[in-house]
Amino acid sequence: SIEADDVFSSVSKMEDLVHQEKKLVDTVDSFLIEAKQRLAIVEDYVTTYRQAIKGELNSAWLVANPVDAYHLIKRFTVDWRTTEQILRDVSITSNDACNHVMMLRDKSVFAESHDLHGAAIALIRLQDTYKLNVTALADGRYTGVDQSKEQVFQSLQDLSSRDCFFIARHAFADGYYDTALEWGEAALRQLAREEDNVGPTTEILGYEIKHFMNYASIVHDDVLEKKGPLGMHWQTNSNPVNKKLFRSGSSEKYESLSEQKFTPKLYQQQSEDEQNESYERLCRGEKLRTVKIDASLRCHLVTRGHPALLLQPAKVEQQSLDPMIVVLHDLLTDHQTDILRQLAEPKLATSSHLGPDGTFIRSMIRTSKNAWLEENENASLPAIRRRMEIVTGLIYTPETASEHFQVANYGIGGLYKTHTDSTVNREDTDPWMLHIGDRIATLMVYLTDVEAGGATVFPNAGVTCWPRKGSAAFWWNLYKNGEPDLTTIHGACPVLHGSKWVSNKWIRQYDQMFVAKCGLHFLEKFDALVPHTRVYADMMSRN
Ligand SMILES: O=C(O)CCC(=O)C(=O)O
Ligand SMILES: [Fe+2]
Repeated sequence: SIEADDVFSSVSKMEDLVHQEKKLVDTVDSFLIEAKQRLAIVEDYVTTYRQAIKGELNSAWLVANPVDAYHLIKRFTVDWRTTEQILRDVSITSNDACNHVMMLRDKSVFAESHDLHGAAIALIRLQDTYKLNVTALADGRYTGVDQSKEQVFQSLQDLSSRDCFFIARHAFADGYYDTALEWGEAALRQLAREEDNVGPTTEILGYEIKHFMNYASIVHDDVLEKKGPLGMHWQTNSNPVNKKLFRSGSSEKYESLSEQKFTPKLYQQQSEDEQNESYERLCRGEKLRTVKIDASLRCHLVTRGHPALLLQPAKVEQQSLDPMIVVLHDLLTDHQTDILRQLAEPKLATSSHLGPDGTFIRSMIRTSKNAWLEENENASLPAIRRRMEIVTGLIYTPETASEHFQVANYGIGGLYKTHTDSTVNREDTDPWMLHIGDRIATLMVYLTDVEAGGATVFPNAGVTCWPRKGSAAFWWNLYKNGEPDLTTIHGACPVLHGSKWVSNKWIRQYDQMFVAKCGLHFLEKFDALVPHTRVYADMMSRN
């Protein structure tokens, strides 16, 4: 679980950390400059003393000579006094530095050990989801998701053998037995390369890693043998580490496992495993749909007779016809997306999601921070809402017809595992929910470009939407009869490089009754942006 004030679940908060570290180093640095000047005087005192007595400590002899006796007294009365003063000053300066650091800690959030764990898990997930090369990643190098772009990213610092070993143990504890072994090997490789790392501690680290590798291999093979290569909470290679296991009669089993081909199950009930596999593949940009489906998709300009759209038509790109998912290009201007981000920034708090027992929890299923913005907070917000109304044709009256703007920022490897946006439980008796209805549709605007990763994917519809600043994804969460449409399950892929910001606008069901009408027969779906609603939409939004 994640603590209230964690840092790793939002890149925006991580940026604060960069500034905090600069302040810390500046504080320590000015302490060092001052301390060094004074310590030079203390050093002088020590040197003078040592030279004066030349290593002899014969007290009778020292006081017998009046000149030596004079120096002794002078050292006590003058030299020692300054030295003593300086010792006091240095500790005051160091206290000042300490106090300053404490004040910084009180005023802001420092990274804590749970952040380090979160960051390690993020690296493991990124490596796993995007099939990154561990050897390269240990050197701080990784490639982007879009192979056509040939992006290569390089970190300023690589990972040491200790870092790799730390990650390996985390991977193991999290059930990533295959990657745990890879990180262990990377740790040994880095250790061999770290030249200044000789001596007993290095030797001990080497033993520890090897011991870990032996143990992890045994567990890896055991899990593979007893449970198979993939489950909800574990994964192994399709072959055992210990090749002797092949001879014990299970070789056919392992081979058939490694040959298993993935066939996407679109538009049908998927197991959690299958859903996750599709999610990851879509995140990597793999195509799960037939060419025929792709060929049926169109882009078009929408004006629907609205004066504002006649001047600047909505640019609609179909992503899927059933369920209907579209991308609305350039929905908001750069200025509008920046406003949403700036307003949300100071209010970000760790995101929660609906847990199995129906309460909201924080977990590694959703690693982001978010904030809610009410329309009256800023004069630009009603204009943003109007633009959304005009383009989608739905009603967005604050509170009843649409929720406040929810702005989210993802952290390192930040993601949101597959979920549905509809929240109303059929047995729900909450009067407000019964009054406004479920989330009939979602309009989600991307507030930033993301250099790599961070797509929104729909494992059941085989859709991947790539973030583009100002563009939005729109889809219907419900059938016309109000039942949740489970083919709209979707998730946010881990952010590989960059900072991803989105803004959700959830549209509620009952206020749409005249613009998104219910169907004539069971399980009819909405299949387009709602047509010809201008008069009614305008009338409603004037309230
Ligand atoms: O960030 C994304 O791409 C998806 C976010 C999402 O699905 C949600 O916030 O409900
Ligand atoms: Fe969602």
